[in-house]
Amino acid sequence: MNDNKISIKAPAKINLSLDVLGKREDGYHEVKMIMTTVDLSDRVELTLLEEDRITIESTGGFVPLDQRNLAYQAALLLKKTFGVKKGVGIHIAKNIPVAAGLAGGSSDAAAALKGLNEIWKLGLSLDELAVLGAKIGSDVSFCVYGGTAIASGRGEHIQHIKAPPPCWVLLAKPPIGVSTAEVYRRLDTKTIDHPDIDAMVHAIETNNYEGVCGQLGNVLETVTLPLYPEVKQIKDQMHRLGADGVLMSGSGPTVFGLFQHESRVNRVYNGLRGFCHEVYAVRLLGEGQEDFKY
Ligand SMILES: C[C@@](CO)(OP(=O)(O)O)[C@H](O)COP(=O)(O)OP(=O)(O)OC[C@H]1O[C@@H](n2ccc(N)nc2=O)[C@H](O)[C@@H]1O
Ligand SMILES: Nc1ncnc2c1ncn2[C@@H]1O[C@H](COP(=O)(O)OP(=O)(O)O)[C@@H](O)[C@H]1O
Repeated sequence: MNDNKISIKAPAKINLSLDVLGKREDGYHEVKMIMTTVDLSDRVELTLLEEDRITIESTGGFVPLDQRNLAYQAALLLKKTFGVKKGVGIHIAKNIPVAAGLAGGSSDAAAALKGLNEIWKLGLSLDELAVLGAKIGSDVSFCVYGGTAIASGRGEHIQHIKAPPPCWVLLAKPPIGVSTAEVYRRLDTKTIDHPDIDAMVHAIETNNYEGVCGQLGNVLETVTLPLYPEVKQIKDQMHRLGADGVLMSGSGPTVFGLFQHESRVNRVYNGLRGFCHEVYAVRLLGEGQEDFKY
């Protein structure tokens, strides 16, 4: 590695279980979720600049290239908090669909925190970076660690758990972007059926793949599915084609299916391609990234 340049892997997440316990005084919602990383990643390249400025560029469309970019915000936060006078050039090779419920922006921010910690020689621990990450967005703390975890609070309290049984994940994203804020705003917390998070944790801890598939649940589906019927159609189609378990990730609109057998994931991938333009067949990453550099 060149000391002036670093390349960090920024993987997407899915929510195997997502429950909302109520609305908080600060406007956020109290959540309990099981999150895990999948092998669909952006690559965040950081180049040390001697002058005091932040530049940002990205290969993907739909990504803001200014202060609204979450990786830019990560750099600004570290600069302000630690009085850093050097700068950085941020380049994001974008592979994760944007506004998809896969935390692409949060993962880019987490990658920027980890990479800048190195090139600006800040000496911060992952725990310290995760606390800083929560100031950028609720999902950033989880993304700092990756792996598999129970996230609570507004998403920033992270309890690591074992990786789920290894499997294939088929991600299908219809051509719509969903606003996370709007989905939370429309959620009726009084009438939802809560998923059994403890049962999901037990299934994961006991390596029970059928149990994991049987316990998938996401209360935000009660908002996004009626708003966007195409999401429900993709869910139904994945079930019909033979996924072992199917759920919407986060606030959507991406739907994921779980598969144990490669032959079946390939068949369903081909079946969905005619129906949905953006489909990805990936593996669960499961474990945290000890080595997150590219
Ligand atoms: C739904 C989830 C599930 O993992 O993911 P995505 O669908 O965004 O990937 C997260 O809770 C999203 O986290 P993130 O996208 O970081 O949200 P933030 O930027 O912090 O917040 C965006 C907006 O969502 C609402 N919000 C977010 C988190 C939370 N616990 N309660 C909320 O009410 C707030 O209105 C907030 O202004
Ligand atoms: N680096 C980034 N990559 C993607 N989106 C970003 C980024 N920085 C800011 N955003 C903004 O964050 C919002 C949410 O994007 P994203 O993190 O991809 O989705 P989600 O919150 O659904 O998981 C989008 O509206 C996008 O404009």
